Amino acid sequence: MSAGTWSEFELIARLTAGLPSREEVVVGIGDDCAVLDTGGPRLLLLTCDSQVEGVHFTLHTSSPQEVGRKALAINLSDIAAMGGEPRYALISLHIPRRCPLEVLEGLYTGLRQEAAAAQTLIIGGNVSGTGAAETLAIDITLLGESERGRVLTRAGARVGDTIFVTGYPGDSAAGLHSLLYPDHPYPPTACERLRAVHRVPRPRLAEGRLLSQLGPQIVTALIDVSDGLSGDLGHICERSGVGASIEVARLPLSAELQALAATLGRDPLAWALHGGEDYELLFTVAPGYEETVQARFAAAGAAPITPIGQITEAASGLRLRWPDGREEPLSVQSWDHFTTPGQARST
Ligand SMILES: Nc1ncnc2c1ncn2[C@@H]1O[C@H](COP(=O)(O)OP(=O)(O)OP(=O)(O)O)[C@@H](O)[C@H]1O
Ligand SMILES: Cc1ncc(C[n+]2csc(CCOP(=O)(O)O)c2C)c(N)n1
Ligand SMILES: [Mg+2]
Repeated sequence: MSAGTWSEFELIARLTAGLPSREEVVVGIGDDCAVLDTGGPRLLLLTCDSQVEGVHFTLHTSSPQEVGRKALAINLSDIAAMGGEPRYALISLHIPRRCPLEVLEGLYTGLRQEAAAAQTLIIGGNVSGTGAAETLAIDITLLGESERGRVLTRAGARVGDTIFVTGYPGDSAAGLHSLLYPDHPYPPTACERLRAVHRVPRPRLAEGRLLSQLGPQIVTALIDVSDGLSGDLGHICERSGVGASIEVARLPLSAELQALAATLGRDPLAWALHGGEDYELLFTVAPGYEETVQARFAAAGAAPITPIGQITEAASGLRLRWPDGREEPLSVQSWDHFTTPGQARST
């Protein structure tokens, strides 16, 4: 049997079953960051995530600088998804022998820009060759911190909470589609913005901090949308022991996403629900606090947020609610490194 026999999450569960822990590990495997209480005034947040050529990017569709920025941005997003502040990064590069120096310099220009914007210091890393493989990979470990009692996890959603999302899910996946299939006559300005969102996502750090300041009594669960809204909502439900119902009519679809979908005769909903790489924040708010949260975001000039559904009993699972009141199960079709079509899967 090989790795692709299982889904990504089955594989992680299998590999990590029964690993020991200790009392200083406040949150271990299963959230966007691990959380450590080392006795200092603040809690430590730790995460790592990679970008692999041919899997996450190609050098035909992104510049090296954009790849560098995205590699750090997606890690910053995991710190945002706990409500934390990023501090220090380690950069591990896997470099094919024939990789031009300009590519690596461009990569580091992007990393420097993104680190400066997030007041994060690059304090180390690693370099390795790739043997016979010709694919460039960047793996980043990021350390952040947060106040005690202010860390937001995936695990606190309760029945009756309202589900919110920042920004416009689906934009990145639509941008990627236009990059991978460039020959279609796309609407140029729409296409340009969607591609930019895909190439360099903006981590929602300020929004994560706002949610953390509101606290876990009000913001009961938080995750960033990396694999796709359906799958990442599924992670909140699994960790919180609840179900969820999404109202189709409330999903915020950007004008650009709708324009691009229209030219292709495709359903923009599929991108918004399953597309992935949005790096938007998906969070749940305790009943009665919806307006408080919306007012705080508006006052801070933060990203737009939209209520898109409700947390329900676990037995209901994930559901979609249509404008005519009809409900149907929401199937998770998010990205999986082994089961998504085009990715290696052995039988
Ligand atoms: N090889 C591994 N060994 C131990 N734990 C792992 C391993 N791979 C992933 N995990 C843990 O499993 C959980 C899910 O990992 P995953 O990479 O899907 O994180 P995510 O935040 O959901 O997605 P993304 O990486 O796209 O942000 C995380 O808590 C992560 O630390
Ligand atoms: C060339 C190319 N093909 C496909 C995709 C789409 N894609 C790759 S990884 C991922 C989920 C997040 O990754 P992870 O779970 O590793 O954080 C998605 C949606 C892409 N970006 N580039
Ligand atoms: Mg994440």
